[in-house]
Amino acid sequence: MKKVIVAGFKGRMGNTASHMVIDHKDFELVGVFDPRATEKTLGENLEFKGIDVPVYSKVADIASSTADVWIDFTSPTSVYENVKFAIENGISPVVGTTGMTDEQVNELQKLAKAKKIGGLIAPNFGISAVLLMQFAQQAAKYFPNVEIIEMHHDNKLDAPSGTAINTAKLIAEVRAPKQQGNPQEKETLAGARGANYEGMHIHSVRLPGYVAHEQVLFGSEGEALTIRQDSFDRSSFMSGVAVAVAKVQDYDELLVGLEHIL
Ligand SMILES: NC(=O)C1=CN([C@@H]2O[C@H](COP(=O)(O)OP(=O)(O)OC[C@H]3O[C@@H](n4cnc5c(N)ncnc54)[C@H](OP(=O)(O)O)[C@@H]3O)[C@@H](O)[C@H]2O)C=CC1
Ligand SMILES: O=C(O)C1=N[C@H](C(=O)O)C[C@H](O)C1
Repeated sequence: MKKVIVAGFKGRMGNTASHMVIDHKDFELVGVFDPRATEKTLGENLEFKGIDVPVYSKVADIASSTADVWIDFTSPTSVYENVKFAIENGISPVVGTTGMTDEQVNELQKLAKAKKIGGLIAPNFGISAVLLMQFAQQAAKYFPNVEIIEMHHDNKLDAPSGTAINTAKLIAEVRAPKQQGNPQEKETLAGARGANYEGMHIHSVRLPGYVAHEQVLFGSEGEALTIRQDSFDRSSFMSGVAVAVAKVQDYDELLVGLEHIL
């Protein structure tokens, strides 16, 4: 049995992940954490009736022996400290939270290596998104002109999405930096061309009703290719999270990308 703690359990993803852990035959939910929690046990919430695991509202109250795995779906401003805490306390992090800087990820990787703790940061736990990123990387070898459009619900804090940034990074591995569009182009309204990652433009859409969606558009002489993925429901991320929880302790480093453990 993997003993699991869920950070951010009051949020959209943390709630879904808590249910997944409770329902999984090989996992045991041993605690949940969220700074705005006021209850003592999870079972005080009607939807978790009978699940009397402790609720933590301060990270310092979580003992190092509590859990094997720390699932983190929190916020861009808290994820670094949370994951650092988990690694320092011998708990393997499975991190879905986006918005960390490259420097923060590097530091956590160093720490995990020093402590020989296995962990995973996955910008996206959905298989459709993992495949989209791989297909896009493959296509970019032949179509170096590319723009990314990511579309999310309007409560999302970070832009561009972690998936869009990761897509751009994977494409940049196979594509020389390239300025796209007319060299003389001028934005008459600031931001019209979106963010710019090594010449690739990334556009972020935020709309109610959306969950998580991404399109990668390739254009060439007389032809175009569009790759698209849609996550219509947060349950779509859960099989990826479950694989990560099951396997993460087999490693002794902090990996980035679900594809590394599939
Ligand atoms: N990798 C993937 O496949 C996916 C990743 N995500 C990412 O997961 C993250 C969470 O998304 P979502 O669930 O929609 O966001 P929510 O805002 O719904 O949930 C985040 C929760 O974390 C809480 N929180 C804030 N600070 C801390 C902290 N220090 N410790 C523990 N909990 C904390 C928030 O509380 P409060 O509201 O009071 O701040 C909130 O309850 C985002 O970064 C999102 O991009 C989302 C979907 C899939
Ligand atoms: O905030 C979200 O919802 C999502 N965040 C992740 C991201 O930033 O890429 C993954 C997915 O797109 C959903």
